Amino acid sequence: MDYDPPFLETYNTLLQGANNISDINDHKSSMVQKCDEIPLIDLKRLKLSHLEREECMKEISEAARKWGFFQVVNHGVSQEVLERMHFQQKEVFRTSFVIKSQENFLNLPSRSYRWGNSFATNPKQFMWSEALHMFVPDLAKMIHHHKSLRSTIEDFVTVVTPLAEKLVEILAQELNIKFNYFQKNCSSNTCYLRLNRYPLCPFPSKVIGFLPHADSSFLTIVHQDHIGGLQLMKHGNWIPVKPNSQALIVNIGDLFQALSNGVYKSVEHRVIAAEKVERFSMAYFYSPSIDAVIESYATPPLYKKFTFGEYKDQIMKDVKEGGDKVGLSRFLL
Ligand SMILES: C=C1C[C@]23C[C@@]1(O)CC[C@H]2[C@@]12CC[C@H](O)[C@@](C)(C(=O)O1)[C@H]2[C@@H]3C(=O)O
Ligand SMILES: O=C(O)CCC(=O)C(=O)O
Ligand SMILES: [Fe+2]
Repeated sequence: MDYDPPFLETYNTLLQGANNISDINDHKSSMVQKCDEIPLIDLKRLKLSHLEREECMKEISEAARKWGFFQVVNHGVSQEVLERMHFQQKEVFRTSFVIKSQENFLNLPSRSYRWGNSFATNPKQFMWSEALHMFVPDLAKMIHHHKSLRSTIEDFVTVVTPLAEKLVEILAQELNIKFNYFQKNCSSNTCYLRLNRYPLCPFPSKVIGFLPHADSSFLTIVHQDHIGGLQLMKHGNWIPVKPNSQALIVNIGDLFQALSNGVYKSVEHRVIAAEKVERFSMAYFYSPSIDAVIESYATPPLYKKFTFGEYKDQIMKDVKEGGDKVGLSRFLL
């Protein structure tokens, strides 16, 4: 069978004798714990009585401290927009690999389309997935005949940005961080959107869909389809995030962990590959401009002060050298 993208050809030598490669769950922090579930928070209470609003805000802040991950319903992003996004995403990934991997695919900057992990230094770092990683301002460059993809993404960005802002405002308020820090440094034009596709994988126990990682954002908002496969690390166990088509998944990113001096947790997560079903997800990364300074709100700080540009450069350097992101630990004091 031919795979699109051509993972097998590329990973071939390293995958030869897949039986000799250890399973993705063969290391100590590998138990999959099915009973624990991330909090599900109903945001409609933000518009109800003062008491209900306060209760909802507390739940958000507690989930960010304890889990770094939660799901929200009544979030204001309509099912119609989410369904259109999934439809458009399926369409764009259906484009032939030869076209997708062209430098100027969709007229986006080179390397916006990514597949697998071209920097993998060992089979554990392979990724059985492809992605379109877009910087929101670049959408304006998307060519005319992709008008429906572009306008759908724009519609999504228009509604998901205020949601991200609302959540960040609540999280900031709970720690007495001034919200105008975010107003000064972030807008939809400093954010990223990532569309992910996880094609059928012939050896799902040997390769990962998406490597364990933490996000390099303040906050990420994800919508996954009905398949499942996203897992987060908690107390040494992988906890699956149950698909819920009505819900959006929210997770704290590295930048909020640094800003909150470790109070809010940027938690490692991964996506396992599946043999019989393909899977789609989308992630909106609420991130600041490149020159924004990230500095702990409390003393003594756990991390050195850095700009988002410095953070991204360090990640790229680590990925190029070792096949994977090191992340916030690089900035520990
Ligand atoms: C192969 C990789 C892509 C990625 C860095 C990594 O080594 C594993 C994590 C990936 C991720 C996920 C969150 C963000 O989108 C991202 C920019 C990040 O910092 O880590 C991406 C990286 C990327 O796409 O370059
Ligand atoms: O596919 C998913 O559910 C999550 C993807 C993800 O973690 C990411 O794009 O950063
Ligand atoms: Fe992620």
